Amino acid sequence: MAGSGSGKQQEADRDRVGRLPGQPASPGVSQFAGYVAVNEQHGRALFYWFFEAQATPSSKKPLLLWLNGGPGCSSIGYGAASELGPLRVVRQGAALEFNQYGWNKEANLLFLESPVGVGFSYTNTSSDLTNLNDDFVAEDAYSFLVNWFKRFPMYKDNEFYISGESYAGHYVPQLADLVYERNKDKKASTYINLKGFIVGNPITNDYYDSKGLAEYAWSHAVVSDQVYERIKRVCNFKNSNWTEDCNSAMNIIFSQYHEIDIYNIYAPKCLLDHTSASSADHTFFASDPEQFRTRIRMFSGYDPCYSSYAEDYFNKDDVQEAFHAKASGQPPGKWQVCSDQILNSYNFSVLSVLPIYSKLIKAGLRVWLYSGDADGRVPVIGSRYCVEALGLPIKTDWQSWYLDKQVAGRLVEYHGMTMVTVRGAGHLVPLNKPAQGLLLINAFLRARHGGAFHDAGEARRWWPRRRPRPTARSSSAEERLVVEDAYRRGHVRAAWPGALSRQVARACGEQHGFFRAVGHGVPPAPAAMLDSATAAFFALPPAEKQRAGPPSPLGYGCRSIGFNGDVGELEYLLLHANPAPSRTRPGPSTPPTPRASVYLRTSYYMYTYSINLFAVVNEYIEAVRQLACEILDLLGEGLGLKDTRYFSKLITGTDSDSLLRINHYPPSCTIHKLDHDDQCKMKSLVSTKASNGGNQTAAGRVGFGEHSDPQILSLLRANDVDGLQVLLPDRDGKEAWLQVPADPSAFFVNVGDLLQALTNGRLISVRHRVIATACRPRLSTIYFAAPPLHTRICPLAETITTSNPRKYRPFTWAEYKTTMYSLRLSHSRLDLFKIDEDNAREGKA
Ligand SMILES: C=C1C[C@]23C[C@@]1(O)CC[C@H]2[C@@]12CC[C@H](O)[C@@](C)(C(=O)O1)[C@H]2[C@@H]3C(=O)O
Ligand SMILES: O=C(O)CCC(=O)C(=O)O
Ligand SMILES: [Fe+2]
Repeated sequence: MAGSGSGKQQEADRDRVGRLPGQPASPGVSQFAGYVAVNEQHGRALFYWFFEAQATPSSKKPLLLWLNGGPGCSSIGYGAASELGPLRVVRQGAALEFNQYGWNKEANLLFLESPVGVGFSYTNTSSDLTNLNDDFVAEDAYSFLVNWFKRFPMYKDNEFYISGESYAGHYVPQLADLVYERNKDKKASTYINLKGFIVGNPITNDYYDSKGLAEYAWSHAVVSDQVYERIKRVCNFKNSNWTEDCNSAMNIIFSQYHEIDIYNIYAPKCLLDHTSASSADHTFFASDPEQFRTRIRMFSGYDPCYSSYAEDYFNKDDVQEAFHAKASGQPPGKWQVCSDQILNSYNFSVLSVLPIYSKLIKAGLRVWLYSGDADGRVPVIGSRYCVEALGLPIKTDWQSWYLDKQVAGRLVEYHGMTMVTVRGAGHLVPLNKPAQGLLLINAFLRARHGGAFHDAGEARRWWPRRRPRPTARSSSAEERLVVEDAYRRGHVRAAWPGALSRQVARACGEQHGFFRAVGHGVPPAPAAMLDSATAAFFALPPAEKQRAGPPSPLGYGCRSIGFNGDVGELEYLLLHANPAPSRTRPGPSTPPTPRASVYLRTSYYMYTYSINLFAVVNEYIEAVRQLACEILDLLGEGLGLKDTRYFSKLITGTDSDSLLRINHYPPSCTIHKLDHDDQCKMKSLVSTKASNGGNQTAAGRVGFGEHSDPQILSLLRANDVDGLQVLLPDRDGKEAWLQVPADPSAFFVNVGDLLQALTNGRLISVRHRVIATACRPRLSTIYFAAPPLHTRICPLAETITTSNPRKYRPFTWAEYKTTMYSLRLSHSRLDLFKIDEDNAREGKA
């Protein structure tokens, strides 16, 4: 694309690189290389190597900048020629080979040798080399980008991402921040279309990274318990200057890494003669403690073994010629893959880039961190501490991702960023696990499409396809809600006004009282915060949880639900969910007592364990209640009620009897079963065989026995662990249990007994159950929307017709509740309120 002819492109064309010495004749690679001035006065210029995306049209693909760390290491020597570029140096530097996992498959790929003094990048002002620090690097990289886009204006509108590894864990967010700040000055000429950044095994925060390094060495059997104990005793990593005691204790770790490759602890140690490599001897035993300290802190990442071929290759005359590396007019010195001079003179002044993460996450940039889990230098443990320190609510729990049906690593999605591990990869993920690396970068780049979490066409699985994020609450329910009729399991989007209400009514009626709502508009943060708090609650020691029980019926419950004969084992919290009394309403506002009583019984130890459950419950309840009201109004409309808000008004009073239930189903596979038995002192009948999903009873199983919900409407949200089943007629009209696939981003909405009665059976209170057979816990939160206790429940006139005569006698919710508590969970209790057909006809008359 860059060579397609317009006048503007001539400049770019001057940088076009034909076939490099030793490059295979095919496949063709569209590449450019050259210098971009960053400071005319000082004579500073940075060198780049650019590959157009292989996929056509490249113009549509994002532009990805890659930076290596060190400081002092070359993105051309490492990133391009050893890791993720399409051409890698092989055969002692004699040739290039095509890398089928090159990241330019999906992105236009820009490698930058930064800062000056690295690789071919140079300065004519020698003092620059001693003034290098993170700010300097970011400023020069920014100037580079502005000028590079002038040379390649055809990429200005492409989505732009910044990536890198190791010490680039500092460079990448800092450059992103600078771009973000400079973009505020909306000058079209310098605006950079930055969308996000991704970093691999990144140096992020000195404290967490050092703590992680020590813990990793101990937990991976690199050092003894005694050494680790000593490190814990003498090292305070919060202090950026390590004491001599700490230095010598840490020294023991580093000395072990003379034998074990710190960058990939399970890989064979590289035995190549390092003499040709500049940073060959990263000895940790320097006599000057300050220098020693500097070395350890700064030596951030590269073993010359990986890249000595690159030194052989890029020092060849014909290569430098073809590469436009001689264009500066001055003969470049020896090209080094890493410059010790830069490493030693670099001014390390920033201890943590986490504040930049917080800022840019808030600004809406896409932020990902990945980590090869076999790296001992910037280990996954430290990165986990860093990410946790950001305090972001979890969106999707720790789970596996896959390549060719094998676990390729783990991932956890937070609201604001994603962390991915790469199983068995070391510090240089794209080198160690090329296929996984490519899949990972594709997932990152495609995350914008919502359906990003699947592989790009190569029939490999990334992770479960997810639904688009809920859109803002301000849009109408018609636009937001997608109602899925569980029976057909197809998506139906409401296409015209009124369609949604009909659809909701159909789903709750003919299609059996149940649907899945996506794009529901409940903001993710309160839900995520509630989930974290409840997970923390269930993780408390049993005795502590018991203090909120036994359930009466509110509070904490553990072991079998219901009476003998009812089935299902779980632990749960049942809380009142009255709408908060309006602050503006005159008169005294009495706090809802049932909720307060649970609060009093739980507050002390929740406080002790810093579990602020009740602070997050209210916000969540408000949001779900609003959704419940919207759905009830749609139902009112769909059923053609005169007062379309009749149902929602029943649940909005401060005396509404609504509940919030949080169920925790322990893992039910053998390995975890005993824990749970112990926790609840259950006389367990748990079978460890998987459910056949058929008509078997769930007796003694971890789960929740068959029942219908007694209230008006239930809104259920659960984690990604399956288990919920609904009883629906199959194609032959026989009833069968249908497994409802887990979807943490959706609400499962079902009609309760009261709504069935109010609509004279037009809407159906679906029978459902949970059979949990997974090795991971299922966590579900259900909002049961109910009216005040005294509410009279009577089929509404609009729902009674000659063909559907009155079916239920009037009753109050209090009356219904009393009956229900005297009955088993599985009882079809609404039948007790049925009237016989003769009376029904009279009732209609
Ligand atoms: C065995 C019982 C538990 C239950 C009250 C009941 O007597 C029968 C209905 C059960 C149920 C099912 C849906 C909700 O989870 C619940 C809170 C409700 O309103 O009815 C529970 C009741 C409970 O756990 O208290
Ligand atoms: O926990 C679940 O997924 C469903 C539980 C349920 O049906 C209930 O609590 O009423
Ligand atoms: Fe239920």
